[in-house]
Amino acid sequence: MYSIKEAFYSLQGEGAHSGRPAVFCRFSGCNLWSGRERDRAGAVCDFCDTAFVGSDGQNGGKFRDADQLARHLRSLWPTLNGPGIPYVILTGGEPALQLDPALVDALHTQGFEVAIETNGTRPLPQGIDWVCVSPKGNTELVVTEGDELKLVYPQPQALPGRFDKMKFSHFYLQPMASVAGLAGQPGDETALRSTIDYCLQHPQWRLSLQTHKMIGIE
Ligand SMILES: C[S@@+](CC[C@H](N)C(=O)[O-])C[C@H]1O[C@@H](n2cnc3c(N)ncnc32)[C@H](O)[C@@H]1O
Ligand SMILES: Nc1nc2[nH]cc(C(=O)O)c2c(=O)[nH]1
Ligand code: SF4
Ligand SMILES: [Mg+2]
Repeated sequence: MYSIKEAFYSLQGEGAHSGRPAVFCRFSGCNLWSGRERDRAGAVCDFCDTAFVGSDGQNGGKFRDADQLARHLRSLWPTLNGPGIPYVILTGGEPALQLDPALVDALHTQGFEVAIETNGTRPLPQGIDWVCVSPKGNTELVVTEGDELKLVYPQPQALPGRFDKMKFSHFYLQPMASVAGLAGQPGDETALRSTIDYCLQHPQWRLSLQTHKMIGIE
């Protein structure tokens, strides 16, 4: 059984594939925050910009097996037989808590290229086509290689220098967007400025902007 908060068709807003049409599958639950505002201040990951509790969002629900979920996600892609390869982004919450080999297989059977957005603290099944790891605070990464490392910046407990020798093809810093209800975060303008400065001084890193928020799409 898979518990899905919501699923929707949009453009990847972040990182190396930004601008690419994709079906988003947002898994319920995370190992670094309960998702309840009253727990935010004490959470390992306290700056999350996403609602992931329950399965009540658009196209969300509980799916009894991999085939049922994969068909559901495929139905959100706009064309039946191309052109263009269907692209699905598994996110959450933390997708690695529920993702298993059967779901990767079922998504491939539906013709999807499969991407994941993960905090990197849980092992991943084989065969995912695009792995984006976004490290959090003082957590220990178990996923130390992949396609894209996308670090939210600044995080005093997760400085870029801890990750810049790892085996990723792309290194991005994404300015921390402020969320309501937490003191001590940089404002949006401050985070953006310091991210720009870090990239300019350490050109291995590129700037990732959350473009979906700028253009008002999901
Ligand atoms: C909501 S997370 C879900 C996937 C996974 N749990 C993770 O953290 O990578 C999706 C992406 O949003 C980023 N993100 C979350 N909160 C953010 C914020 N306040 N500002 C900028 N990026 C944020 C995460 O770092 C991650 O790259
Ligand atoms: N458009 C859009 N792009 C995204 N890239 C990563 C997202 C996420 O929440 O994981 C996200 C999202 O929520 N929306
Ligand atoms: S690890 Fe990801 S889903 Fe979990 S609280 Fe942090 S940003 Fe949100
Ligand atoms: Mg998001």
